[in-house]
Amino acid sequence: MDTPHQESLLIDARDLGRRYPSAAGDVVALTGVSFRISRGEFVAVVGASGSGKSTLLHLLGGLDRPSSGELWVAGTNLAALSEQALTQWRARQIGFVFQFFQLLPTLTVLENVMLPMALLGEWPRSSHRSRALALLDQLGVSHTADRLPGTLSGGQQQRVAVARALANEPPLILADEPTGNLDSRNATTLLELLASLAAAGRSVILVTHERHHVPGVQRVLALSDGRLLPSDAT
Ligand SMILES: Nc1ncnc2c1ncn2[C@@H]1O[C@H](COP(=O)(O)OP(=O)(O)OP(=O)(O)O)[C@@H](O)[C@H]1O
Repeated sequence: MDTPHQESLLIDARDLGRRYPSAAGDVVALTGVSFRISRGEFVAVVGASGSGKSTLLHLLGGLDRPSSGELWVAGTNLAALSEQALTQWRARQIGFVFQFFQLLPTLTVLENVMLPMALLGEWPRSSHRSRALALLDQLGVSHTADRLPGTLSGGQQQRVAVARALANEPPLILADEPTGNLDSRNATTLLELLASLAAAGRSVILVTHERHHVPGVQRVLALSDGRLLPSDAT
């Protein structure tokens, strides 16, 4: 099988399937899902509850493995990686943003943003602090650097979470309902921020329940019962 090699191609998903075995029979969370995503695209994944959105995001981020099909991300066939190699790959290639922020509550904001750099171990240690501060500054929350996440507003915590997602300059940002805990003003600001990351060349994949158009989103992948709907049906 040919290896995807185009410069601009970031994700090549071929006939992906994910089944969860159960005593009552397998749950088919995804089946026959194929698509490609280029660098710099802002893509929304939509669908009803249980349609497979989170399952797909977990596969793309190397948090889970497909039961069938083939998945290439950033030139790597994820099936070829051991668990240990996958962890290192994830730290380098993926930035996650979650609905509930998932900042570590006992670390300061600055320490939360530095943590992925320490886990990856590829940036000079002496640069971690200044790199993290620069990211917090870009996101308008550098004044919170020495505080604990629990003392910040939801909007501030999500900005810190985005700074953390960007810590290792990954080409792919995966955001799972990132506006779910934000008021509409903070939600709009966050979506604009994600769109600007895509405009700057990262690929951003946003799982959302929003049925109406999300500003900045260039393409919609619509799931229904684990299948991708044809794009003209979205
Ligand atoms: N670990 C698991 N074990 C068994 N079944 C699972 C597991 N995770 C997900 N499923 C099932 O797979 C299907 C897809 O779930 P998934 O969480 O991907 O949907 P979703 O579209 O993200 O839903 P929601 O919008 O409610 O978060 C569902 O039927 C779900 O019950």
